Amino acid sequence: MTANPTTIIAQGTFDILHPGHLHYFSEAASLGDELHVIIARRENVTHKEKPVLPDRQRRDMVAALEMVDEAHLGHTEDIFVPIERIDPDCIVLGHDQHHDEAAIADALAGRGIDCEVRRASAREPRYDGELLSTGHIVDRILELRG
Ligand SMILES: Cc1cc2nc3c(=O)[nH]c(=O)nc-3n(C[C@H](O)[C@H](O)[C@H](O)COP(=O)(O)O)c2cc1C
Ligand SMILES: Nc1ncnc2c1ncn2[C@@H]1O[C@H](COP(=O)(O)OP(=O)(O)OP(=O)(O)O)[C@@H](O)[C@H]1O
Repeated sequence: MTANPTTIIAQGTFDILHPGHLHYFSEAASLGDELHVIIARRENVTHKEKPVLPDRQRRDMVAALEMVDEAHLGHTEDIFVPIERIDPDCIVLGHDQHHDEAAIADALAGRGIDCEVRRASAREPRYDGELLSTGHIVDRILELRG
């Protein structure tokens, strides 16, 4: 066991899991010893279509992945509450997440949380038809079954 394990945080909606999510988790996990994932609350997903699956189901699927040590439902009002509790060494933002790294770093510093903020890489499709976005999977379902 590591004496001072480093804790990494990844976060997002994770509505219908796909290999892009697995890439993000693997990369985040490789940056430390323990990977904690925060699952966005449905009510806070306002920048795109609401998730199809309930909060707990999205949390339980992420928690079952081998590279994930713990999956937490996000806070409903203050995104920094789970961060304060987990006390991470590094927060890894997804390659396309709208959050501003510097603004998050400032907010963390303002709350006295000593934590690095990094940006993950993107995973591109490896074969024709591979779907690496929940939105694209939903579109495909509607096209085939709608
Ligand atoms: C550091 C950090 C912590 C977050 N914590 C929460 C949280 O506690 N509750 C929540 O509903 N959303 C939280 N979010 C927001 C979502 O996880 C996510 O970033 C946002 O909904 C965008 O989701 P998407 O990347 O899946 O599109 C957090 C975001 C960041 C960057
Ligand atoms: N192809 C991908 N490569 C790397 N990371 C990804 C990829 N797709 C999603 N992620 C990351 O996974 C996290 C959660 O993403 P999210 O749940 O919004 O999935 P999504 O498939 O991008 O959804 P949507 O298509 O609805 O926008 C984010 O940090 C996002 O950057």
